[in-house]
Amino acid sequence: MKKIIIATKNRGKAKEFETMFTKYNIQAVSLLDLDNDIPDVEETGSTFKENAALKAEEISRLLETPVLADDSGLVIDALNGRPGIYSARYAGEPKDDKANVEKVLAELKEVPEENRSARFVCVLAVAIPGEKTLFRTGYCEGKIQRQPRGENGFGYDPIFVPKDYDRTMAELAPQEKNNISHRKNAIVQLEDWLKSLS
Ligand SMILES: O=c1[nH]c(=O)c2ncn([C@@H]3O[C@H](COP(=O)(O)OP(=O)(O)OP(=O)(O)O)[C@@H](O)[C@H]3O)c2[nH]1
Ligand SMILES: [Mg+2]
Repeated sequence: MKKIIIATKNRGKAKEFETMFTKYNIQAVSLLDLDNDIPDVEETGSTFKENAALKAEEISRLLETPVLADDSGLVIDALNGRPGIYSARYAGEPKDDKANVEKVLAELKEVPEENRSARFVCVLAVAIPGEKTLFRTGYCEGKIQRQPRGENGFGYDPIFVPKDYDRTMAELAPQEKNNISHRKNAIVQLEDWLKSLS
């Protein structure tokens, strides 16, 4: 089975890549799976694309092998696009999913049903030594719920209800999320490259 390094230290993301890549006969290996202490890449970019490039290119340079990175987040219209690229640490350091959810719910307290639209965005960057970095973007449209519900997934999943669903992303089974997610919608656009590996 071919392996591909995913430049992430996020357990939730790593699991989703692992599951979704088995279909292509590819083993997704995250930075959490590697023994060596790989430093955190500073996400100093001002877009998902810039941050995805930073993560993929830095780790690819370090390991001298092709690397895929995912920079993703939740874009809420009523908050002018926040938390956006700051989704992971919206409520501050250290990263805390529960505190992030609470902060978003507090900010949306006065916002009525019809103005709670949002989308998850995922930008994938593939860095290959000596080649130009490749980018793909996936979206998942939905709206923000008033109360967290569900135990699956990670991040903002308990308050995000995907379009045409009445359950939150955290109430969907993992395979249901993996059918409609922003990550899935970005991965399918890499299909040709993934198939060329396996
Ligand atoms: O409910 C969610 N379901 C998802 O499917 C999802 N995908 C992204 N996010 C949020 O956006 C941040 C990414 O930030 P991010 O791309 O910098 O990743 P990260 O810092 O968590 O790990 P790394 O990959 O950088 O190591 C995450 O932490 C989450 O808060 C999600 N929330
Ligand atoms: Mg990050």
